[in-house]
Formats: sequence, C-alpha cells, structure tokens
Amino acid sequence: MSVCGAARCWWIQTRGAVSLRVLQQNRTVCTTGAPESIREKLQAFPGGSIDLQKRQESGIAVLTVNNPARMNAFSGCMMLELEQRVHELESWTEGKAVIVKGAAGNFCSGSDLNAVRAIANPQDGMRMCEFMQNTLTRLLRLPLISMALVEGRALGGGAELTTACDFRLMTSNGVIQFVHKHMGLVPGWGGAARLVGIVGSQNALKLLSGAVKVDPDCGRQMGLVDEVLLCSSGEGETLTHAEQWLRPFIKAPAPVIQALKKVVVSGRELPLEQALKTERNVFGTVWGGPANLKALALKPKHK
Ligand SMILES: CCC(=O)SCCNC(=O)CCNC(=O)[C@H](O)C(C)(C)COP(=O)(O)OP(=O)(O)OC[C@H]1O[C@@H](n2cnc3c(N)ncnc32)[C@H](O)[C@@H]1OP(=O)(O)O
Repeated sequence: MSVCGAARCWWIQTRGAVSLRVLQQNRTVCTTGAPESIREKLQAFPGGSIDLQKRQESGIAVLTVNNPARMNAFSGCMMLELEQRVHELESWTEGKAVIVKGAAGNFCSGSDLNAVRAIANPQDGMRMCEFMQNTLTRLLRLPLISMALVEGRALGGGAELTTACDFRLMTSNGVIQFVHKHMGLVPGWGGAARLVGIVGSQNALKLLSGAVKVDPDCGRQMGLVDEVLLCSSGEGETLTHAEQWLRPFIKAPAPVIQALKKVVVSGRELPLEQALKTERNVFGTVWGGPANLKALALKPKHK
C-alpha cells in the first residue's frame, strides 16, 4: 500500500472510531463542547423562548421557536434553551417523533441580529457556531424521527435549522433561504455540511451562492422538501396535517421507532464496518423484545 493509501486508511479508521465514540457517548461529548465564556455571552441576550410540548398519547413532541416580535430570530438565551430542550428529548424513551416549528406562522429568521452585532468578532463567532453545531448535531441524532414544519420564512440560521431534521414539510407560503451571502457570511451552524448531504454539492452550491429563495416547488425538485401542505386557516390545523403525514412512519412501539432511527443515523454517519457493528448492537435491543414476540405470536402476512 502506498504512503498515501496507508494514511488514508488510518484516517478512515480513526475517524470511524471517533465517530462511533461520539455517537455512543453523544450526550457526554456534546454537553461539554462549548466553553463557559460563550454561554455567559449568550445569556446576556434575552428574549423569546424555545417551547417543548411532549404528547404522551401520540409520542410526538412539538418544539416551537418562539420569538414572534423578531420573526422567531434566535436570541442568545434561546440558543441555550434549545440545548436544554434537545437534552430533554434525548432521554424521552416513550417518544417517537419531534416536529420543529416556529410561532405565529413563521419558521425562524436566523440569529438575532442585535445579539450577533455584540459578538461580531471571529473568536466569539466561532464559539457560538461550535455551540450551535453541537446542539443541532444532537437534534439530528435524536432517536426520534424529526420534521421541520416550515410555515413562512426560514432564513439564515433558520434555514440551517431545517437541515438538522430528518424531513422538511413546507406550507404553500413557505420559503427556505440561505441568506448568509447577503450578510457577508457562510453557514456556520453546520447547515452547509448537512445541505450537501441532502441535495448534493452541486445544488448546495447553487442555493448558497445564489441565496436562492427556495419555494415549495423548487424545494421538492431539489429533494430539500419532502411534502407541501396547503396553507390552512389556523396554526393548529397545519400542525394536525403535519402529524397526519408522520403517522405511517411512527406506527410501531417507541423502542422499535427509536431503534430504526439509530440504525439510520449510524448508516448516515459511520464508515460501513462501524455502521454494521452498530446495526447488530441495535438489532440486539429489539430481537426477542416485546414487539418482536407479539408479532411472532400473531404470525402476520405482509400482503
Ligand atoms: C446564522 C446566520 C444568521 O442567521 S444571520 C441572520 C439572517 N437573518 C436575517 O438577516 C433576517 C433579516 N430580516 C428580514 O429579512 C426581515 O425582517 C424578514 C424576516 C424578511 C421579515 O420582513 P417583514 O415581514 O417585512 O418584517 P420586519 O422586517 O418588519 O420584521 C419584524 C420585526 O422583526 C425583526 N427581525 C426580523 N428578523 C430579525 C433578526 N434576524 N434579528 C433581529 N430582529 C429581526 C425586525 O427588525 C422587525 O423588528 P421591528 O418591528 O423593526 O422592531
């Protein structure tokens, strides 16, 4: 093997081991990710909230970005609160899915420009990004099926937030726009890396360099948007439609849905050998389990 080949092999193995450890010790690694100094700085920017409602009967949680006076922009406190909410969801063993939405008919207009101005130096910017990358990575790795429900606008960091979910549903008035270029920026919350994974590098480059307003048609064509919902009269109605869309995907006991999500995450993030190992381990958690035994007793025909 050439030196380059050996180095590449070593790098892949090391990356695999590290990735697996990160996936396995997800909580430990991520909660210690951000230095205290950036937490203190974010704390200084109040406003808005991140609301979490866990519906025990359906196993669906609703996570609402709530700052309507600023089009649901993320204040510093909201960034900290998002981390807390994700932490709560990580241990929700009865859960199956989470819907991420904005309050009052809009998704999210990114980071609060007032807060951003106050930490407009490269060091703080990178620490804020590290903090948000950690939280959004944990959101995407939740053992729950996640969906961004995009009503109105998802701009800048709001567009990045949509990519931290497994699915994106959009109402007919929805727009996802990576406006970073217009702000003299690039995505920093992990949105570019995830976007490439979703739509491919060619399309990602178009969306980022063109700051394209992705409407439902464009979103469907590129594979960024999974379903378009008609705009309905009430906020509650759109949420009900989103829950109906999720229903076929979560029609199984929570441990089975959570196991499915785990094998998809490992398949998405780990090198094949590591993903196969994780898949075997997760298989072991459901094989001979209550849902499996019940199904065997029923002798179902999958017609
Ligand atoms: C991670 C990188 C990033 O996220 S950079 C941030 C990217 N986001 C932006 O640049 C959004 C800038 N805002 C806009 O383009 C417009 O406000 C949008 C969202 C299109 C809404 O326009 P329109 O319907 O006319 O409402 P408006 O402008 O009067 O806004 C209502 C109030 O909300 C505020 N607002 C909006 N977005 C933010 C934001 N990101 N940070 C702080 N405040 C925001 C507006 O300033 C306005 O407030 P006010 O009524 O003037 O006090």
